Amino acid sequence: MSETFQFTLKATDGKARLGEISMPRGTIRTPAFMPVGTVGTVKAMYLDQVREGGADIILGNTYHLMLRPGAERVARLGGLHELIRWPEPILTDSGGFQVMSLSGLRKLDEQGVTFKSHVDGSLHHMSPERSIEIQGLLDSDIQMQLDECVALPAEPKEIERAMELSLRWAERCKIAFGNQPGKAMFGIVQGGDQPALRIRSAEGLKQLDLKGYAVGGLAVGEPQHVMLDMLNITLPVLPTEKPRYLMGVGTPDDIIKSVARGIDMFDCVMPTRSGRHGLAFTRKGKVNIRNAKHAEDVRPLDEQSSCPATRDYSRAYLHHLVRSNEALGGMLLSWNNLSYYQELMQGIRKAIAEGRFEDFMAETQEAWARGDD
Ligand SMILES: CNc1nc2c(CC[C@H]3O[C@H](OC)[C@H](OC)[C@@H](OC)[C@@H]3OC)c3nc(N)[nH]c(=O)c3cc2[nH]1
Repeated sequence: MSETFQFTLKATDGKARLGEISMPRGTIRTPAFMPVGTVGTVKAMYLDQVREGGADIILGNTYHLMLRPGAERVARLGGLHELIRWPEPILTDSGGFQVMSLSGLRKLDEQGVTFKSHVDGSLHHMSPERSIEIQGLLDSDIQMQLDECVALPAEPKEIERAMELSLRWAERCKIAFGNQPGKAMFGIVQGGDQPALRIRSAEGLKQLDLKGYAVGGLAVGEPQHVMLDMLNITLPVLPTEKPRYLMGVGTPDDIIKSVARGIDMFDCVMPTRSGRHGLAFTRKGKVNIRNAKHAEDVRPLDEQSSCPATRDYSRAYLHHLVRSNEALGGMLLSWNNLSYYQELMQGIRKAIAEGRFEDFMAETQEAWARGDD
């Protein structure tokens, strides 16, 4: 742990990086997968399981929490860590993305966004300053700038407008965040699928000398090769001594290919949301436990796993639970999936440390391709 936010690059293997972020509330081993804790809970999981499964940090969602229970109320209750009993680091998104995707967006202008709550229809205005204030009230350790993320495909002019606005908002967020040594405010690179705009966004954010940089505006409907191309363009512009966070990504295949290009941090609802819908991630690829072929299969998902959900329950039982829409089905598969994602991150970190990341990547992708027997 460290009294200030410290990123240490421990090893590299090609463009893949092994690192550590030390903060007052704990140390984050990178490359890191950050489980999504939307409204103060990693859905269907106890946070002890999330920690034991290998997570060093979880996410909180500014948009949801500001609407319910309310940022000032969370502050009165001692902050998010106290409320949810997670003393380690928490990263919160700024809310911009959720406003665009979840709420009745009423207005977006230089000042910020005005929207109607999807909870009770009440009207809210969120400026860059208010987003940072809310994240402060939540006592968030890593705070994201307010930005405008454009879904792809989009007109280059529209992508440019949103990217320039986000750059101006980044500066306002940096001023609003001020000097908080034990915390960090990350900028978010925008620019869609336009190389020149990506470079301009990354260069502009680099001038602000922030503690970390997210790559946003991806995993919003574009094919994987477009996402990877944008990483190839963006990452060389960003400072190597600062962490890079690819927002909303992704599948195990997305993650391993993005680590190969220099990403340090990931978040995605994939392991938890798909777990609740009966999809299991394993060393041998995906298993759709709803499929009738599992109805009398007494094998567990993976007898070699250290995760009880993966090792101790038959596919037949998991199949029954999911088909019966029993809560335990989603709980066990979420547990399995988060454990597999953390096992993958642990394998990635070990491979980079030993200088054999390329081999690890090939072996892992081959095992996924061979599939589950
Ligand atoms: C899926 N592709 C995806 N997700 C992007 C998120 C949201 C991440 C957000 O995605 C869920 O919110 C909806 C999660 O809650 C369910 C949030 O966790 C708390 C998570 O916050 C980091 C982006 N957020 C911002 N601020 N800017 C982005 O450009 C951006 C791009 C994304 N692509």
